[in-house]
Amino acid sequence: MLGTGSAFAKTYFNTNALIYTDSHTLMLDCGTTAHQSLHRLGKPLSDIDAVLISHIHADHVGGMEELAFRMKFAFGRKPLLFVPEPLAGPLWETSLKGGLLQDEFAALDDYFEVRLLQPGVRTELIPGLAAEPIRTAHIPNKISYSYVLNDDFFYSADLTFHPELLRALVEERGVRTIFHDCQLKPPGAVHTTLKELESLPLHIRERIRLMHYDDTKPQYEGKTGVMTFVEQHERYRF
Ligand SMILES: O=c1ccn([C@@H]2O[C@@H]3COP(=O)(O)O[C@H]3[C@H]2O)c(=O)[nH]1
Ligand SMILES: [Zn+2]
Ligand SMILES: [Zn+2]
Repeated sequence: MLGTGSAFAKTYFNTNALIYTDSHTLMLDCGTTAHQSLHRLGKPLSDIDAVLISHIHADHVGGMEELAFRMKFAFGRKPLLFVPEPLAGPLWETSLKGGLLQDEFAALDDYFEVRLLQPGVRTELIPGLAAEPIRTAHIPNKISYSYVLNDDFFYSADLTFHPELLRALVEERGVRTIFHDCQLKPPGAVHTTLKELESLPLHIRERIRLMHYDDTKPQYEGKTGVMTFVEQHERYRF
């Protein structure tokens, strides 16, 4: 995990991840703190082959401009950009264009090898990594996706509580691990609260790990039962 913090956490980097396969490294969300976190890890940006985006908030896409510029001008290449099709236009028009538009560089594919994903469709992104975007509720009328990775790992990104989805993932689809955003103190508003997650049955809770938490997280350590915290700069196998 490049980070496990909420958007405004100061002691944790943004909830972004690096996913390693045998041959590639993919960044899952590239927020404002992503490059600082990579630097702290001693991980060169040139090691990143691909990026996958969940939604347009700075803690998830705020590092995309730096990614695009450094890849283009320092390394002379275009990383793969996997983005659900409905998000591609808004990603350029409402987020990246302001910084990246210049003369002949006028679209996402001037900076990235763009690969459009279809919501609800499982696609192999790189050898050994398949992703299915699931459109999920975060902010009313905001396009936002969670991901099922390799059929048995669910990454919520930012998600309001959706117990039926979690139940279906576990009971019908055999998802074994859920990395879920967790607002420690209510109200959740645009995220899922710890209290809401605690209301789930044990067979679901025991698959959940908590991420996207605020700076008060140390006060909750050891008090979240079977749902333990995901830690930044730790590696997890799935
Ligand atoms: O209607 C809104 C919109 C936003 N926000 C805050 O801004 C943050 C943006 O990143 P995030 O999605 O990780 O978390 C969001 C919240 O902390 C909010 O509380 N209510
Ligand atoms: Zn967020
Ligand atoms: Zn968000």
